[in-house]
Amino acid sequence: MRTIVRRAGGLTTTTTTTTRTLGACSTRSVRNRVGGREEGKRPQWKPCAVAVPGEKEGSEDKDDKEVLEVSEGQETSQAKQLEKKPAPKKKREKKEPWPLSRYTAQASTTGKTTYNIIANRSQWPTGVPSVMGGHLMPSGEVAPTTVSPTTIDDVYDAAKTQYVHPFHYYDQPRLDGTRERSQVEVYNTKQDLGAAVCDAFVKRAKESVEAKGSFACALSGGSLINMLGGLKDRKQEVEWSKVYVTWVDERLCDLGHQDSNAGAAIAAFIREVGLPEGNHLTIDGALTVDQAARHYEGQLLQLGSAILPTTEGGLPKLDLVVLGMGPDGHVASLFPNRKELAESPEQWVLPVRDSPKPPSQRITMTMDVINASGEVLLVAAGKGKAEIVQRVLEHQSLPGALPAQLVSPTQGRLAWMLDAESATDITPTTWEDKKAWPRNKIE
Ligand SMILES: O=C1O[C@H](COP(=O)(O)O)[C@@H](O)[C@H](O)[C@H]1O
Repeated sequence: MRTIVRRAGGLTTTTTTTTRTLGACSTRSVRNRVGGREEGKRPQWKPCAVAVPGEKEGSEDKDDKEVLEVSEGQETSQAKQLEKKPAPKKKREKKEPWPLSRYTAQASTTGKTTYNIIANRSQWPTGVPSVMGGHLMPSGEVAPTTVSPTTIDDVYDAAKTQYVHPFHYYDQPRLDGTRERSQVEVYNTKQDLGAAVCDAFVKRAKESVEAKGSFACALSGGSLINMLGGLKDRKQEVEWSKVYVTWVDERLCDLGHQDSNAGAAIAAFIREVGLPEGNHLTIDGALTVDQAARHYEGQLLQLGSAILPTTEGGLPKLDLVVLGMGPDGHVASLFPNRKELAESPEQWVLPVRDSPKPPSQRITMTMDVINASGEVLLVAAGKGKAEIVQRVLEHQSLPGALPAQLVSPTQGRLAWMLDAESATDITPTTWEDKKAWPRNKIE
């Protein structure tokens, strides 16, 4: 901070120049004190400043403070220079392609690189910034943010230190420890990623069988099923008779239909590993979508508390949930800005009647069920996912706009598992930097 005090006649001018970098832009605060020497007049501050949100007056480091006192007629050229000199433009850090050269050692020894996600990634101290623009409503209308309530008092925390939004502004108890439990893992190739996903499945299955005598997991469909195909080579490592496979989401169709997630998984690995038929919970494609959702939930309940215990809040506690992510940021069949996301229903499984992605009729576990599980893997591979991976990991969206941002297991671990292609656009080196909100720490 630099302060120049000028005294000329009855006029005192104080110029304070503070340059702070906030995100990609610099903010300069300049104040002129007018009429400070005139008798009987109180000095007035005439602000011509850009406010720095959250900055306290005088909070700058004292060592950084430089005061030049300049009397009438003694203005130094240095003072002039200091006043006029524009703040030096900070060079923007150039994005490096993945994998970052500085991490080659880590990547070459283990084939993976691990970054932590910071815990409180989803909070703004003063609510959703107005610069975020419009909000796409479930109706398809775009509502300007100004019509959204700015303060969300019913969920504003007791200490009044942060906003807690129903979508992704979590309160502190919920965030405690998530940093340690939440990581991004990047694998060099899609094959490496697939192998790592299978490893994680096998590891978790063994642990659960040992701890509770069974392993209950929920899988996603789409491109993930091919990656899970590697499980057919892990037949001997898992007691498959103690494994229960359920679906995070499923399309309303018969098992033989090309859209069926369960059907694709049977062909990819379930038949081969010898999973007992009764241990695989499939949708009844002959029912209406509402009936199918209720029927599927009934099947989950029938597993009983030994296999599928429930939380205090009555949610099922799956041992593992493996999620894919669509290019729009959807997970399971929870699509952006849809009412299924907004609800926090008692039901574990919801019908989806008009999915934006075909087929239109589906069932899906709720976000609450996903977040009640013991561990969540969020898997994305390929160039086609690079943009959404970057948006979800490095940009805060409006509530509900990117469902993947809502994945935050209450107790369990969250691992983002990416291949180099899907991680192309992320810049973990900047996560250390507070300016690159919402990430601020790499370990
Ligand atoms: O429709 C669905 O899409 C997502 C993502 O699929 P992907 O093919 O883009 O990986 C999937 O996770 C979900 O289970 C599925 O029903």
